[in-house]
Amino acid sequence: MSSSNPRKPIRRALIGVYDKSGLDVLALGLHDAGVEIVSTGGTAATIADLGVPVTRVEDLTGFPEAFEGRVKTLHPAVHAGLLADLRKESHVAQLDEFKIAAFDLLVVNLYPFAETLASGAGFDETIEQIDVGGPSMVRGAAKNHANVAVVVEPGDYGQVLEAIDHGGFTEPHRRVLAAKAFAHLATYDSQVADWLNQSTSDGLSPFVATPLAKGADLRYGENPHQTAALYHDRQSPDGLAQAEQLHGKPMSYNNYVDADGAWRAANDFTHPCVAIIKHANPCGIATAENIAEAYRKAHACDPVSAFGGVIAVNSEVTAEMATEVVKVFTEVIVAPSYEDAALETLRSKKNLRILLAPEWAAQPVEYRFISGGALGQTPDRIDAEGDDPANWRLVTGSALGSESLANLAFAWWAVRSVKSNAILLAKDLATVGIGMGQVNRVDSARLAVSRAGDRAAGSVAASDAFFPFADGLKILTDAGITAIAQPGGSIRDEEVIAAAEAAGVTMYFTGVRHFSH
Ligand SMILES: NC(=O)c1ncn([C@@H]2O[C@H](COP(=O)(O)O)[C@@H](O)[C@H]2O)c1NC=O
Repeated sequence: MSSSNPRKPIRRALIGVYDKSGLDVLALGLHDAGVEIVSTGGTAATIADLGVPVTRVEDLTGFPEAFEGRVKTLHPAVHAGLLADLRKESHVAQLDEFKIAAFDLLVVNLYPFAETLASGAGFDETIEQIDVGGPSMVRGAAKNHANVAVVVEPGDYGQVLEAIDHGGFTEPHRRVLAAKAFAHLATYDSQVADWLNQSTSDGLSPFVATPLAKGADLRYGENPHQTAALYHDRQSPDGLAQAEQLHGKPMSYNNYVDADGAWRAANDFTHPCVAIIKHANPCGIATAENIAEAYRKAHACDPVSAFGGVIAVNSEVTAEMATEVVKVFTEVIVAPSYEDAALETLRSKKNLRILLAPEWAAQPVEYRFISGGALGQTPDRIDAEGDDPANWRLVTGSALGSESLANLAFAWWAVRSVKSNAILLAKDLATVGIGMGQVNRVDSARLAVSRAGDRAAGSVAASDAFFPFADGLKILTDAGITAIAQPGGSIRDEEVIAAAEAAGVTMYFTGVRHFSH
């Protein structure tokens, strides 16, 4: 480190930690380095048990821990020692006047509020886990990082001992620790605020403080000239951002976007399902009792587009499926588990990224940033009344038998994952033609039919939203679909129903729409 960044020796430390892991190594290291230690009740007891001399905070403040621990360190003898700016003569003089010694290091970790909440604890117990004294000290030390180094995680104790070996922390290093400390407090406070909000709102909070922590730098963004990073939602341990990569090249920005869409699409189904995604749209979705068969069917939907695709599987990847997967160039595969033999086979592909995703969990609220703000909405799940074929309204044609109805239901559930305007053709619980992302429904219908080719005849269809005119439907009936599910609700529904009737096609209204933009 250059001499422009002098190190400030650590002579006096204040430690108050709920999580005592690593405390022994830290305390012994500090003691060996001749650092004087002051500590709160439980922490002081742990340190004393190590045979390390420690001053109790009560001895410093002359005030006992009170109100069941609500007041321990909230005292000028503590906070003046953390906040005095030793670069100012007046502060040094005041410390002298009040007979208070300054701290060079603060080590604090907070009461486990989030863990207590996750454990299902009641309101009163959870309230008690809102740390007050700890954050106050962290805030003070972080503000005063010109003089004090602050550490908020046991994972950073190594940095402390290393810094001591080198004569203390530099100012830039203390600044980094201070920034981390403030981010830590922001996360903690947002968890508390979100919890209190939940009891007063419908999930759409009056404010959002989702704490994002950088998980990884990505090679680049959507394009090579864009910089990018992956951020973890510190409040949500689930989801694709937290998936463990078992093999392959580092994930790219586009890989994450596609893998997230694929993972969500596959998890819309309870039966074994495979979804193959390219550029955020499915090019094949299929279900089957055997996951290898589901993969074969999903891939057969559009083999041209599936080249270089992202595969998501909602159940264990078997060796049989892996043997099929490695025949095709695939960017990413994501699944909740893999047979050992499947992993071995998949690993034979040097570049294939293999992700082990935590159990699927929809976010309670989805946010999308727009310029100047963000949009929040509850997620579009397949759980509305209108997603159950038992609640569909038959508007023309004969009611379908159970097998055909199951196919139509599959088409309806699968179309949710397709960007609007979405038209999806299915056969045998697999997509055979998908038209997506067009600015009118007619073009989406044309695309679905042309991708299905001969398979359009005898297939069933789903449309994510109503047909505003009969023209889009006519393209499907001309291609030979036998049944269609669509929300209904257009002012020209009668024309659309008449077109289906004239073509002898069964049409159900679901009463629910699944736009995806
Ligand atoms: N009330 C206070 O003044 C106070 N001061 C520090 N704490 C917390 O008490 C814990 C350490 O307590 P102990 O050393 O007794 O295990 C730390 O998590 C620290 O953040 C406090 N607890 C809650 O606010």
